[in-house]
Amino acid sequence: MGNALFKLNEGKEVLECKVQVETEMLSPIDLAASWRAHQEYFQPSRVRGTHDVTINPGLEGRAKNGFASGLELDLDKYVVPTPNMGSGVVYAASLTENPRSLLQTGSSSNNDTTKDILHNSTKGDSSLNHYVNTMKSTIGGHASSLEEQRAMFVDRGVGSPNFARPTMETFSMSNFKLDSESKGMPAAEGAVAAAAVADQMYGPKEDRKLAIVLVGLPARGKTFTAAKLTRYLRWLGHETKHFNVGKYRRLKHGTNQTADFFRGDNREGVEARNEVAALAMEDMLSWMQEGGQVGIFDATNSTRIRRNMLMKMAEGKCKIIFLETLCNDQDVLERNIRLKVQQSPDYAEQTDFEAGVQDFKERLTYYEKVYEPVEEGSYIKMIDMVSGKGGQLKINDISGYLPGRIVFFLVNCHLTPRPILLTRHGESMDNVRGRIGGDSSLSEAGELYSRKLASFVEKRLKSERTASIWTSTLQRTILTAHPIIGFPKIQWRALDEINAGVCDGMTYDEIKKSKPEEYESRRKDKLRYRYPRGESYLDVIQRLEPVIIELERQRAPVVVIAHQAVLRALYAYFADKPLEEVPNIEIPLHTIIEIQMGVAGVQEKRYKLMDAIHPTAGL
Ligand SMILES: Nc1ncnc2c1ncn2[C@@H]1O[C@H](COP(=O)(O)OP(=O)(O)OP(=O)(O)O)[C@@H](O)[C@H]1O
Ligand SMILES: O=P(O)(O)OC[C@H]1O[C@](O)(CO)[C@@H](O)[C@@H]1O
Repeated sequence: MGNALFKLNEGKEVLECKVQVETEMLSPIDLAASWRAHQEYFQPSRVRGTHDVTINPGLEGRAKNGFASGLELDLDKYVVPTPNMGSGVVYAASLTENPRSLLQTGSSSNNDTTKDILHNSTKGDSSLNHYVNTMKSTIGGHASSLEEQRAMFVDRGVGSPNFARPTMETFSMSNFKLDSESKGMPAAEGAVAAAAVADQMYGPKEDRKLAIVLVGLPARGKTFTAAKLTRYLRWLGHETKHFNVGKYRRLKHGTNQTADFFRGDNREGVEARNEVAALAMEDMLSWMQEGGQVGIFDATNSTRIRRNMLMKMAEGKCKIIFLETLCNDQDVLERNIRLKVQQSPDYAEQTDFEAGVQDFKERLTYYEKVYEPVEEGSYIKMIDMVSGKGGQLKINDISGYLPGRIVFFLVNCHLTPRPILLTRHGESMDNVRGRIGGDSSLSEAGELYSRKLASFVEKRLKSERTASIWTSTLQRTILTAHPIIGFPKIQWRALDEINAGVCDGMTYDEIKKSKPEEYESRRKDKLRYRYPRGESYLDVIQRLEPVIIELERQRAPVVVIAHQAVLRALYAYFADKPLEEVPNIEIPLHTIIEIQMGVAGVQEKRYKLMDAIHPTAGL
C-alpha cells in the first residue's frame, strides 16, 4: 500500500491531495514522477461533459473555427503512397495456401483412408491411385503434443516479472503439461483466450479443430467470404488458414481449362477435381495436426457425394460446418461473373473478354445441373447477403463459442461499397513532449489539422449525408472532431488509446530509466506485453472487436478519429496484417487512411493533409 500527501501552493490557496495506491510496483519515486508529469502538463479537459452522441451539431463549429485550413479543392493533391495494400486488387484465391505435396519433392505417404474414400467417391482410377501416392506431406507425430501444449495456458501478457507464471505445482490439472519455455503460447487474449482454455479443458479434440467448408455455385462469393472470415479469425488470434481448391487445380492441371473440364459427365474432369479437393483436404488436416485451429476449405463442393468424401476424411479430426452462399439477384450474378473473368487466372490468357464471360457462363450451367444444396450436417446458409439489407442467414445444428462468433460476424457483413476513413487525432501537447497516454489537448498544429480535417470531410463526404464521426472519449480526438459539422458524432470508450497503466504520462526514456525490466519486456514482445495496471496490444484488439463488427455492419461512410495503437489494430484487420506486426505499423499523424470496402474486397488510399510540426511528435 502506497500513501502520499501532495501539497500544491496555488498563490494563497494550498491544495492538498492524499494519494493511496494498492500496488507492489509503484515506488514513491514513480509516483512522484507521474504526479510531476501530471502537474506539469495537466490542463482541465475542454470537452468533459460532452454527450457520447451528438447529432448534427449546429454551425458553431464552422462559425467559430471557420475553415482557415485552406484545403485545395482537389483532394488528390494530398494523396500519398500506400505502404503495402496497393491500389490494385489481388485475386483472393491467389493469396490462399499453397499445396504442400505439389511443392515438396519426395514427400509421399500412402494414406489408405484417403485412397479408399477417393476410390468410393469417384469409382477409383489408376491415375487417381497414382496421384494419391504423391499426396500429402508427413504428419509430425510430435504435433499433437505440441498442439496440446499450445492451448493450455493463455499468456496474460509478459508484463511485470512480479506476475509469476503458473508452475506445475500450482496447476492441479494433471493432464496439462506446462511448457513455460517455448513461445508456443496462443497469440490470443480475452474472450478468445478464455474459450481456448475452456475448449482445452472440456471440449473433445474434434470440437477444437474447425473446418468451415464452403459450398456454392461459381461466382457466389465463396472465396470472397472465405478470405474475409480468415482475416477476421486471424485478427482475433485464431490459427486460421484458407485452402482454395481452384488454386490446387490450377497448379496441378494448369489455368486454361475450358468449360468442358467442368462437365458433370466428364469423368476425367470429375476425378481430377476430386483429386485436388482431397489433396487440399489432406493438407488442411495435416496442418491441423500441427496446431492449426480453423481451416477454411474453399471450393464449390456442389454435390453430396463430394461433401460426404470430405466428412469421411475429417472424421475424428475436426468438426465440419458447411457455409453455403446463395444469391438470387441476377444483376449481382452478372456483375460477379464479369469480375471473375476480369480477375481469375483461369482467364488471364483470354484476350476476348466476352468469350471469357460466355465460357464462364457455360461452366456455370454444368455446375447448376449437378448442384445439390446443403441439407446435411451443421450448416450456415448465407442468402442474398450482398447489399446488407433483406438478406438472411439460415443455420442448422450450430453450437459452441467459435461457430457462434462466426455466425455473428457473417450476419453483419455485406458488400455495399463505402469508405472508412481512419485518422489519428491532431498533434497533442503530449505528442510534442513525447509523453504517452494522458488526456492532453491539441497543440497549435493539432488544432490546424482539426480544421483541415473538417474541410477534407466536408469535401470527401459532401454527398454522404448519412456518414458518422467516431472518436474515443479522450479530448484530443473529440477536439479534433469538433470543427466537423453536419454529421453525428459518437464517442467510443473502446477507441481510447492503449492504457499505459503505471507508465501513463511518462516518456519512453523515463520508462527505460525507472522501469528497465518493463521497458525490456515490452521491447521483446510488444504484442503480448501488458503495462502493469494497463493493457497489451492483444487486449486492445479484443476490446476493438465490437468496433470492427459495427464497421462491417455500417452501409454509410465512417470517419474514425482515434489513436496510434488503436489505429494500428484496426488497420491490421483491414490490411490482413499478421498479429506480430501490429505494434509497429506506421500510422503517421495528420494523415487519413481511406479503407475502401466494396465488391472487389478491401482497397486503400492515403491523404496527408500536413506534416507534424514537431519532430518528436507522433512517437
Ligand atoms: N455473399 C455473396 N453473394 C453474392 N456475391 C458475393 C457474395 N460475397 C461476395 N460476392 C461477390 O462475388 C464476387 C465473386 O466472388 P468469388 O470469387 O468469391 O466467387 P466464388 O464463389 O469463389 O467463385 P468460384 O467458385 O468461381 O471461385 C466477388 O467479387 C464479390 O463481389
Ligand atoms: O505502442 P506504442 O508504439 O508505444 O504506441 C502507443 C503510444 O502512442 C501514443 O498514442 C502516442 O505516443 C501513446 O499515447 C501510446 O501509449
